[in-house]
Amino acid sequence: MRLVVTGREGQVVSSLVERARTHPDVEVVTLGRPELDLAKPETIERALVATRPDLVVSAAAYTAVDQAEDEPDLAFAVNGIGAGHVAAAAARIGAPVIHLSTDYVFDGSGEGAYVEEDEPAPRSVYGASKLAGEQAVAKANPRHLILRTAWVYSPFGRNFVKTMLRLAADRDELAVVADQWGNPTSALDIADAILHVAAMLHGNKDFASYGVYHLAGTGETNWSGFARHILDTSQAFGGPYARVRDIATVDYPTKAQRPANSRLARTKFTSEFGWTAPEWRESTKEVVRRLLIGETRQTLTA
Ligand SMILES: NC(=O)C1=CN([C@@H]2O[C@H](COP(=O)(O)OP(=O)(O)OC[C@H]3O[C@@H](n4cnc5c(N)ncnc54)[C@H](O)[C@@H]3O)[C@@H](O)[C@H]2O)C=CC1
Repeated sequence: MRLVVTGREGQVVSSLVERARTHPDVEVVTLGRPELDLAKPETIERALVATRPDLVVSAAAYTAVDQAEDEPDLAFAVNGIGAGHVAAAAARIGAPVIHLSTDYVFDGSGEGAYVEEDEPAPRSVYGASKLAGEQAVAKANPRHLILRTAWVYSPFGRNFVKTMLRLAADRDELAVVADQWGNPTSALDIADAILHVAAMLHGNKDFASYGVYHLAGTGETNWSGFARHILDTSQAFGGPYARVRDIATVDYPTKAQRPANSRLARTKFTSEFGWTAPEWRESTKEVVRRLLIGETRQTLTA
């Protein structure tokens, strides 16, 4: 099965490339700029047709949440219109599309974990642009799986785990917000889930489970709890450590508003596909270990 992924060096893209190495029947082709530029619709179909995918994974996105407040046109062009063109091109080729979306489509005012049927109400340009993408994908290709994920980290790219380890190398104490709740999710687990579903989808004309799903790490925490676990784990491995001081969102102003509660209920994905992500602490431990043993050490200082 040839799986074509949009993006070249993102967290999910890199994780898919790595995890697919243990699936001899899967070939992953990455497709990014300049051949495929989501901000340039004319590049999208041509690039996708040339790679002849069995399945398209739409993982590339404009992910700079705060910067998006200053660049709404670009964020919507990439995450909304661009994502729609990817799904449309897949439809023309006859391929299903697995599209990544975000917990930030919700406003965070809910009490429990969000289910797929809950009404989205994004509070940021990034969240709104990703919601536009979900709508465009669903309209362009009936054979779509929209996977909303959250709080993504990995040994690759930029993410919270790397930031905490980098800051802890220079400081004794880090102030981290304790009133935003969610599900830390390893991109390596996202890759495993995608490969699991891809195997169910491939060549199965009777596949009837298209739609929107929440896919996130098992368990929940807030950013400060996440930071503590990262740094305790790092200390146990002999890596950098800092104390974590709880602060409130109001004490850490950012351009984009973030949902206070963006916990995602994962039961639909589990019951439909028989796959559950590992507990977030376990997956975090593995990523911290990998970052500390140095295989990607140079990126910690980047
Ligand atoms: N990082 C996170 O915490 C979360 C991410 N997501 C979603 O998951 C997906 C994957 O996220 P990550 O791997 O963390 O993102 P990332 O920021 O690590 O990688 C994004 C990729 O998109 C590519 N890209 C950006 N603009 C492009 C353009 N105009 N044309 C072609 N490629 C372009 C980048 O080069 C990069 O390869 C995205 O759809 C994101 O919105 C959802 C929830 C949380």
